[in-house]
Amino acid sequence: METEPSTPTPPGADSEVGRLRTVLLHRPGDELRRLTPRNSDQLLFDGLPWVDRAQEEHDAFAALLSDHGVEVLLLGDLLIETMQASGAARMQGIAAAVSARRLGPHLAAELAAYLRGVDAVELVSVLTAGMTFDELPESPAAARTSLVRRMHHGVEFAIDPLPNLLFTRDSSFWIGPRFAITSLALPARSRETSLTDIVYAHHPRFRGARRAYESHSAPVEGGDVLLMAPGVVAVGVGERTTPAGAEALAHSLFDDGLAHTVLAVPIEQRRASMHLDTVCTMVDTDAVVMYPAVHDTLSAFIITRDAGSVSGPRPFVEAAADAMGIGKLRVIDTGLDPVTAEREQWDDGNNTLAIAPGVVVAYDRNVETNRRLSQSGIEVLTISGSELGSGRGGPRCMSCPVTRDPLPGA
Ligand SMILES: NC(=O)NCCC[C@H](N)C(=O)O
Repeated sequence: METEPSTPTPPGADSEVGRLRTVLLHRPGDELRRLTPRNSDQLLFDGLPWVDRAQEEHDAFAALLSDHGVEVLLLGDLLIETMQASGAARMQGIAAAVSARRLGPHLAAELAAYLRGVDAVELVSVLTAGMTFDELPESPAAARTSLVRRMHHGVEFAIDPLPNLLFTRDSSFWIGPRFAITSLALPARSRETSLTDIVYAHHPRFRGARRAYESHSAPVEGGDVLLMAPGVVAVGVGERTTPAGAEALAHSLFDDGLAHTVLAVPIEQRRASMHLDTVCTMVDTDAVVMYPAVHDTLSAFIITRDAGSVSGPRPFVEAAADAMGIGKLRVIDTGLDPVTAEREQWDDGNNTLAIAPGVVVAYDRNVETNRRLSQSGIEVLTISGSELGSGRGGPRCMSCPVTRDPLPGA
């Protein structure tokens, strides 16, 4: 019997917790093999992951999501399909990766020409894992005449690797029916958005999808953006997202009718709390898990579309509950004692990914935090992140929800 092809649910998300239907992940690859003790700080890793094990952990994460009915898209696959389908995408990717500032005009032109001739798989490998000077295509003439080639050490990067692609949360996010390409703050990550941009612009799957936040000049990172409820967006402002970024995002969301209230939440400018989602994530329609050390101090400036003004700061939890139209935002705080809480915050205990209201994915190592969540009625599905966590990101950081069911009554 022939069955009608089912119409895929259109992409989009209006909350942190609506049932997750489709998610974008990046299976870590050779870009992680570029990390060394000398470059890991600059590349924003706190250790050198054992790559094969990191891939196994990531495969288990993807399998858990699939087993729970979530369609998993892998950025690497989408990039290859996009490059196969579109010459413009190839040109865009090459232009973003090959820097005449670093290589000089001659070597840059030569490398760009070489990359235009490689197949999509090879091109995506270079765009993600980068290329060292030793790996540049053979060119006896350039080897003789290029000062740039002669003076760079062979293990230096002609094209930088992007090990933080693993954290797909940060380089794009969906809000309502639209996607937003963010503006990443640090040089180690800034090229990532050229790749998400290419996928959304050229992959047939996203044909017709519209952009949010198009005039992105000031930094906004997806890890700072929490869709608290339909129309209510919290934006962390700290090490990454700047006040100018939060303001620009708020006005853009208002103009597009994608939000009525934006809560700008100051967070401490330090590595452990680089994004709002390192200290607070939503686990249910009315509940967050939060690092206890910020519980009493987290505040919010409130920007409202209708009032057209900025008010506050007020305690974040109260301001969020009011904006969401609920009496109280439940806070599950992770603290039994400050040392355990600090250790588990560092290991991304607060960085959960909700796959449905009250059902989250979390790292298994954060035993006390997970216990508190379970005691509060949250179903916790655990994954191992011993290697994945060395980049300082948990299940939320490693996932970009593409499609979530709207919340009932939204
Ligand atoms: N949303 C997140 O908190 N993402 C984690 C990003 C970790 C990455 N190594 C970074 O420093 O940007």
